[in-house]
Amino acid sequence: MTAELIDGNALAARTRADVARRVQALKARGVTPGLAVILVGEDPASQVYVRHKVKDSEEAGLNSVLERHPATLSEAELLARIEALNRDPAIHGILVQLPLPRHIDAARVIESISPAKDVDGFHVASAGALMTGQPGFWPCTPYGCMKMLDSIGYELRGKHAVVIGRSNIVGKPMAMMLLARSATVTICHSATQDLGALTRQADVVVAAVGKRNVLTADMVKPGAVIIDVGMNRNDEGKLCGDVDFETVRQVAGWITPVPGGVGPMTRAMLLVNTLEAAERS
Ligand SMILES: NC(=O)C1=CN([C@@H]2O[C@H](COP(=O)(O)OP(=O)(O)OC[C@H]3O[C@@H](n4cnc5c(N)ncnc54)[C@H](OP(=O)(O)O)[C@@H]3O)[C@@H](O)[C@H]2O)C=CC1
Ligand SMILES: Nc1nc(=O)c2c([nH]1)NC[C@@H]1CN(c3ccc(C(=O)N[C@@H](CCC(=O)O)C(=O)O)cc3)C=[N+]21
Ligand SMILES: [Mg+2]
Repeated sequence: MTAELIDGNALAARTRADVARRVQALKARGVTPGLAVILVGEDPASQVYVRHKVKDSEEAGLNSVLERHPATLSEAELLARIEALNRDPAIHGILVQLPLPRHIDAARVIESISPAKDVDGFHVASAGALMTGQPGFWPCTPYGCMKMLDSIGYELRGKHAVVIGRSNIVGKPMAMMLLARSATVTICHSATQDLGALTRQADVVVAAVGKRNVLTADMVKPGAVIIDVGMNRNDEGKLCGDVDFETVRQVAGWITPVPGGVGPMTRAMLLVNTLEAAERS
């Protein structure tokens, strides 16, 4: 048996095309969705990511503004920039690329973004809305994972979903989204004992750790759905996920690749959130 691939590139392309159509409809009403992307410092990976985000949004017809600041930017200066963007009616979404330089308190910066413009879904108000089932922006990575599950028509109700990782931007919101669909959810982390005993019971595994080969074939129930959020480099410098893809695909029912899986969907959901921020404005 070989797992079916859940093609993130193809689903992201369809999602972007749908966003582009809705952007045209909004423009006809005189509103162009505007996204501000703030990059502080020169981290090479972050530079690649933000360039991707700006290119994606321009291709979908959004207006994106990239603000680059030196790593020496003070926290007060950054907060002042966000305050100005919060008031700018042409800007509907604000994304501050993480990680930030160590002298800046990332939590404070995120909480300074207006929840109405929090298209990353990282604000405590967004997290609270997700947890309580109220309207608000969902973090793009777990939101994209949900869209991947929907794309295969997967019924989560009553299924056991195991999320590996408990970060505020991936693991915890992922668990909340699965729970909202009436999956039974287990959240694992670095102190979890016998991870394999838990994942072997799982109908769905979401791996969001940041370490290669966290999930191997012996840890997977035959036919399970495997969503790989991890972004790592192997010894040859090639991008790879948290899942031992070649062996796990022999056991799983569905699996997302890296690259070409969750990453492109994360970027597509940022466009969806920004469009919806503009539609609500
Ligand atoms: N595809 C995409 O669009 C995105 C990909 N990523 C990638 O996803 C991965 C996770 O990101 P993020 O959530 O920010 O990472 P964090 O480093 O914030 O969190 C990692 C989590 O993994 C847990 N963990 C660490 N080691 C183990 C282990 N051996 N077994 C079980 N759990 C473990 C940690 O546990 P503890 O809490 O106990 O420390 C923590 O909860 C990274 O590779 C990142 O690059 C992230 C965002 C977007
Ligand atoms: N405020 C903020 N919001 C984020 O959403 C955010 C962030 N900061 N900091 C960094 C992480 C990481 N992240 C990725 C998104 C897409 C890909 C992606 O598109 N990956 C491609 C490959 C890209 C490549 O070739 O390098 C893929 O998996 O196919 C990767 C990583 C968003 N993040
Ligand atoms: Mg982190």
